Amino acid sequence: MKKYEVVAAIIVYENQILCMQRPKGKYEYVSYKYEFPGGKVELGESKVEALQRELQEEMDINITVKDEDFFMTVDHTYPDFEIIMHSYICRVDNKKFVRKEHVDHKWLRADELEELDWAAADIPIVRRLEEKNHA
Ligand SMILES: Nc1nc2c([nH]c(=O)n2[C@H]2C[C@H](O)[C@@H](COP(=O)(O)OP(=O)(O)OP(=O)(O)O)O2)c(=O)[nH]1
Repeated sequence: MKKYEVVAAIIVYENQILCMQRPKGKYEYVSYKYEFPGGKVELGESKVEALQRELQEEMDINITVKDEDFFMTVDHTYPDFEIIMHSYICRVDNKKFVRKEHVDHKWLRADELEELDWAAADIPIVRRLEEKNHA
């Protein structure tokens, strides 16, 4: 089974988190699911480089991500492939971005995240964000 290394950004503006809805794709189990923006790490790239590239490509967001912004890693096996996904907290000072690939987006508080239909791999991240919010 193919295994991909994926990076994802938890974009935070004040007390809101950016949730992006994927378009229809090859696999129904990730089509139209909400996710944290990002994508696959390419050969020769570091994780933060990959995340900065993906945010630029899919949203025109120019952001510096640092290793210390790391939040958590999730390993998830879908029916056709496995992903190991590293998430990073990215605080932003405005809500500007261009939605180039996603079909919808929502800015939600941590306690509202579970209302959405997330990609299965994202559930542990959503749960931990929820928990931290109560801490
Ligand atoms: N970016 C991102 N991908 C996620 C999340 N959750 C999740 O299961 N994924 C999956 C969906 C994709 O299979 C993979 C990310 O790769 P991608 O978005 O670059 O891939 P893709 O298959 O849409 O596109 P591509 O390889 O054809 O360019 O990880 C998430 O929160 N963010």
